[in-house]
Amino acid sequence: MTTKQVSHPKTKLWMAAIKPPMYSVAIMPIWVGTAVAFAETRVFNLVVFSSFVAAAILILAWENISNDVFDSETGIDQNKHHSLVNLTGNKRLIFWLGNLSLVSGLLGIIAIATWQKDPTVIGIILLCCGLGYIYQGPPFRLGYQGLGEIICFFAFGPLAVTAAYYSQTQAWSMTSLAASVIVGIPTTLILFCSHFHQVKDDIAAGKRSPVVRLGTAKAAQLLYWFTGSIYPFTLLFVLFGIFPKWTLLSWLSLPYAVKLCRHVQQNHHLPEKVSNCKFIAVKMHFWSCLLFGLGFMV
Ligand SMILES: C/C(=C\COP(=O)(O)OP(=O)(O)O)CCC[C@H](C)CCC[C@H](C)CCCC(C)C
Ligand SMILES: O=C(O)C1=CC(=O)c2ccccc2C1=O
Repeated sequence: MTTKQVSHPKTKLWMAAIKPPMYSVAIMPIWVGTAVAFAETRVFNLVVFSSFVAAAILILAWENISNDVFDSETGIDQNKHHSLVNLTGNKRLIFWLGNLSLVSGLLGIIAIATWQKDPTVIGIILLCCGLGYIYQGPPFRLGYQGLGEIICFFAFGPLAVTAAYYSQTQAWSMTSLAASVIVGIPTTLILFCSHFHQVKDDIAAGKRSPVVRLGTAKAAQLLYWFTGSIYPFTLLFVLFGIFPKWTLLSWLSLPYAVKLCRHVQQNHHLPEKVSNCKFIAVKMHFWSCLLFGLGFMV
């Protein structure tokens, strides 16, 4: 009984530190870029797709692991019990674990470029990693200036989707670029949502996230507009004949979008209650991107 009571919170903390659901965020741009490539060229290379997905997960793991390392240096994670550094008490180990993850991920990307005899994909992904570093690493820490959401949009949207498209086709596509907007927006909303419950700690550490800058009430309103934008954008691209009509399947994720906006509207000022909103955003992102990609495949 006692063992259970003691071990349960520890397991929970580790799960919160590892954040398994978050990794769908790495998979979806690869899925959508590959789906657009299939729709346009009927090419689908399963080995390239699987290698890219594995590499993207490892690169995102590096981003998250090193986030805990860099944040331990600014003091912003003092109250974050599920920080990997706080959990292990070994910053060096976590730092090298992150680097190992990055190198393994990049090896996957190098393998794809070698099969293609073309370094373009490496270039695009190195750019993503560079953006990931300047978001949180010294001396840049652009996330602390409130620029994380812009970085996030370009890394997970245009860059990652284009890289996935290119990995299948060795070509560029305007449709893939348009599709990347539909992936980039919900990914960015996850990051935006992750800041609602952290306002106090962020202000104390000098981090001016968009939610700190706007205040939680205005940020909750902005969330409505951005969440709501994905669906009419998709419709517009379908009407212009850029996306196939089946991409409207992504509208089935609307209940999550409504749940997210309502939850944040009601609880934006209550850190304990609003803290789970990023996971509602992850669900909305997962279903909207999965169905959106499927719309290109059918
Ligand atoms: C680590 C990230 C967010 C956590 O930020 P924060 O410090 O506010 O959170 P905590 O409160 O939990 O400490 C994600 C940040 C994403 C970043 C803006 C861009 C990352 C770029 C990636 C390396 C791109 C990978 C793309 C992949 C599909 C190949
Ligand atoms: O821990 C987080 O808050 C996030 C982790 C993460 O990997 C990610 C990726 C893309 C957008 C947002 C986020 C997070 O918010």
